[in-house]
Amino acid sequence: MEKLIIRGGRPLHGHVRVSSAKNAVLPIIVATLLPDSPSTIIDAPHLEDVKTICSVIESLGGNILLRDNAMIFDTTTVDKTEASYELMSRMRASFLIMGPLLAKKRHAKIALPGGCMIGSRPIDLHLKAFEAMGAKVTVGNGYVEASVPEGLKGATIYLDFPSVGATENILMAAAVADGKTIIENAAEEPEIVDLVTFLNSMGANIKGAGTNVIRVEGVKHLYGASHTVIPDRIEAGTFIIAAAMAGGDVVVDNVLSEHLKPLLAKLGEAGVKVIKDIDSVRVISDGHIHSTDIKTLPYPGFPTDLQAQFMAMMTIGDGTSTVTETVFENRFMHVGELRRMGANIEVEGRKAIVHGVPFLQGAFVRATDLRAGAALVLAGLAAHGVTEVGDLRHIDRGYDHLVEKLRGLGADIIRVDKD
Ligand SMILES: CC(=O)N[C@H]1[C@@H](OP(=O)(O)OP(=O)(O)OC[C@H]2O[C@@H](n3ccc(=O)[nH]c3=O)[C@H](O)[C@@H]2O)O[C@H](CO)[C@@H](O)[C@@H]1O
Ligand SMILES: C=C(OP(=O)(O)O)C(=O)O
Repeated sequence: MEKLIIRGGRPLHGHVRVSSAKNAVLPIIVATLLPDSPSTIIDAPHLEDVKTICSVIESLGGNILLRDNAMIFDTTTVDKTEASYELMSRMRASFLIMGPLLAKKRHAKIALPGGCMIGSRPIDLHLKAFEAMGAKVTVGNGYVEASVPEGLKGATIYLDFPSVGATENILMAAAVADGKTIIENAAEEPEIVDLVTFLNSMGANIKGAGTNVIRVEGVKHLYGASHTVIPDRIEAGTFIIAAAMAGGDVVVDNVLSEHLKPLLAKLGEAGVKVIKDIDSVRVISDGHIHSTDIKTLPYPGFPTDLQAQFMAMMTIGDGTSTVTETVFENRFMHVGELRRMGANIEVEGRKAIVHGVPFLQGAFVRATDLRAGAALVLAGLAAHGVTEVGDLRHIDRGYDHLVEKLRGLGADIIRVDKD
């Protein structure tokens, strides 16, 4: 078991480059199941989640070739339509293969992804949509099995909640379904837009991505294309908050600041100086933070994937702030760990009330999920003394070379074998 050892209290300086977005590259890799010829993804991030989704593609019979900074996906050899619990339990995004498999193979049998720390995360919206498109869906013995012998038909689908995953699954199914699909109350996240850019570059006919109504005119075939994935707005936000909390002068490169409007607005309220450039954001901070409230919402609201990191920053605010989580029902696992570092946080249902303390103290803490782990690293960078963060598998899912990038900014952080 490995851990991070962080000696806090060092301001951060210099440049850090953000990698391609985890939450965009995962559906895009899944979408390579759709075309009739190989596709190439340039500069995919080095993440455990990327390895997992590649294992899923290979388990279905696909081939992946690595050449310099390109990954070439040849899925013309895919001959299986079943995905095991072993693969599904590692990462929920694997469930996105259902749409492409139904569209291309007219059958899919996939282990239920299972609950996870941040909420129950059902898949009812995905399944209702496939049923509306003509699939027969059964759930039993821990598996979802769906088949559509006549092929998927376009449909009008209203999502009860603008689910990112359901929107992506439906888009991939609808791209090659027979007829027109309209997704109402669709998710508007930048990762949806990037997926649609890739699908359209392969020959799909999709309009409205980035709004809450997306129209898909099904086509018979898609052809492989090459794609460079958008920068990771959550990784960018994590570095921006790191600089704000630890203090210093940091330029975060490869950032699309229009994807980070809510965070940048809130940093302004928190008294942090943020200077936007074409594809970078500079953060100048003396480490003093004004307490300010946030409420997570689907895009373009404040992202739930930055809630834990923002809460870590509020623990050293100069007053009281409230952090309201509306997207997931159990995304406060980091509270207990932050308290171990001296944070003063009360939880009332979906609201955390954070009373700022003058400083955090280093402690041994565990990453309970991906962003909770990131929040603890940030807390450690700003804390007095030594912080040790365990359960790194969560952090490895979604941060590409985190330790090296933070060391490049002058942080005192190392990764060691626990023994
Ligand atoms: C790989 C990936 O892109 N993950 C992101 C994606 O997750 P994911 O796609 O799983 O998130 P969703 O947008 O689907 O989930 C949002 C809410 O909708 C609920 N829901 C979802 C589907 C469904 O069928 N029924 C249902 O009730 C969920 O339980 C949750 O409470 O969007 C989340 C919300 O921005 C982010 O936190 C995740 O980082
Ligand atoms: C919750 C996240 O990812 P996933 O949906 O893959 O669990 C995340 O990226 O913060």
